[in-house]
Amino acid sequence: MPNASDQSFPFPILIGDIGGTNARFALLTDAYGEPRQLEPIRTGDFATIEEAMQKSILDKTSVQPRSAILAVAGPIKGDEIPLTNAHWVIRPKDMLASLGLEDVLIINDFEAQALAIAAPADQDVVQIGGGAVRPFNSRVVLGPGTGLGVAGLVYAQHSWIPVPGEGGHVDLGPRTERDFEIWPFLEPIEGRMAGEQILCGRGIMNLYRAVCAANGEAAVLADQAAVTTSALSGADAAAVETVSLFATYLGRVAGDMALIFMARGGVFLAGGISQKILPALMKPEFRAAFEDKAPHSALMRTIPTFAVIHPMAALSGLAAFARTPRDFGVAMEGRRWRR
Ligand SMILES: Nc1ncnc2c1ncn2[C@@H]1O[C@H](COP(=O)(O)OP(=O)(O)OP(=O)(O)O)[C@@H](O)[C@H]1O
Repeated sequence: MPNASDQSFPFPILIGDIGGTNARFALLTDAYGEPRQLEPIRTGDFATIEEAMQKSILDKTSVQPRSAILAVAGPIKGDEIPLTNAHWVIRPKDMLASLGLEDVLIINDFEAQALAIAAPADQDVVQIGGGAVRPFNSRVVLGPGTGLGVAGLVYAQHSWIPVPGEGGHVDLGPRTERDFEIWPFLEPIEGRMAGEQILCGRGIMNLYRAVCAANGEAAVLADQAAVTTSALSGADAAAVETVSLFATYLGRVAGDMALIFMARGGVFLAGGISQKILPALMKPEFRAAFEDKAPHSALMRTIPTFAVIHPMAALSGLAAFARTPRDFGVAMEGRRWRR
């Protein structure tokens, strides 16, 4: 059993959320202060993460971090961690050697999102529909963004334990008559429809093209931002239906995840897209699909659903963990490097 000093990180701590497109950092100087947010950087602008951290953080502050806790989108195995959607390879041993750090922990990006939903501030979430949080019950976070991330958060032995997985890749099948009209036109992955084929940025386009094809119309909108913008303004009927179906399918998968984790502590929608289509998620479709889980609809009505509107939710989760690691059951074996 590790002792308390093994679990904590020496301050100042640099926390970072390294996405496929953007990397966001903040500095935490002690356990009580607010994290000082740094200017976000684009991963494409720097050849390596060490160069990005040196030039855009360390050269611009007099605070020398002693630890770094970074959340990355990609599998964490061994001493070389490639990012899923970017060219950087994270080499924690190089970071220790070249950036003057003593302690580096790398976790999964959706683990960080799960840490953020342990105790979100009221102003950081918006409730969609009814239900109420049951304290210390399991929670789930789903994030439609570049992909569809999913993680659970389970309370046990006085700590919140994030449970990252590949929940975005569950099967998604047709249920309504309209679904059966649209499904033949959806692009599958190796012959099957996974959640992530629809419930992410490129998935919006997949769904939009299928809706247009089912209607026998040309797909005229160029990208997912055009589809969601035209849907929210009501300017394009196929876009309106696309976003309505997106909300329905997200509700179905969110409901499935709630059932798997018995998430009476709440289901949270993170990811860039949830914030961008919030008015559509507040309409009846998302919540109706979430609750439509016979024989458990009565149970589902009691489970609250929220959109996370904190612009840097993963960083807030990392900050909570960095302050008091012992409140969280984050496995560090094979993911922590120390000098
Ligand atoms: N207005 C919009 N409507 C719908 N989708 C959008 C919109 N703007 C961006 N997207 C899509 O959202 C996805 C990016 O989501 P998100 O901002 O959550 O990024 P991410 O997965 O966290 O990765 P990163 O942090 O690297 O950006 C992309 O597929 C992008 O095309």
